[in-house]
Amino acid sequence: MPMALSDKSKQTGKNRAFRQSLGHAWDGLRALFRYERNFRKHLVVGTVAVIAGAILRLTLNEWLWLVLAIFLVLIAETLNTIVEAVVDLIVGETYHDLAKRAKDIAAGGVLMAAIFAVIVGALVMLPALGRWF
Ligand SMILES: Nc1ncnc2c1ncn2[C@@H]1O[C@H](COP(=O)(O)OP(=O)(O)OP(=O)(O)O)[C@@H](O)[C@H]1O
Repeated sequence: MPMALSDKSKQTGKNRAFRQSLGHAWDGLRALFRYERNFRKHLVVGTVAVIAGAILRLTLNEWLWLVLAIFLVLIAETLNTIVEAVVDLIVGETYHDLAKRAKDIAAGGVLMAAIFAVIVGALVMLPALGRWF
């Protein structure tokens, strides 16, 4: 799976400036958005939750839980993508039991974060809906 957005930079050494580090981090976010369908899906669900939260006028405490849940899922998906890329880099198309274990565990991490997000979503949105009606 291609991860680099362009070949304009073939840097392999350390970043010399904070601005340079930030640029590469931004490239990483763009790559996530461009190549990872699941990341885009989580982003859409997170955006819908934020819009619903604004409509339902969540309290500060409710916002904190909701934002934590959204970022946890996005970060878990990011780690899953890293594991997939590194495993593919090492084994390529070859089947390997350890490759399967690493990828399945990474996917399990995303599932745990998603379950947490569903629980938080229910605990936050249901009382907020109750206040709305
Ligand atoms: N090299 C490999 N050796 C053994 N099993 C593998 C290998 N590559 C992938 N698999 C198995 O296939 C599953 C899917 O692979 P992979 O994660 O690369 O696909 P994907 O469609 O990009 O997944 P996701 O939907 O999580 O982004 C893995 O969870 C793992 O069980």
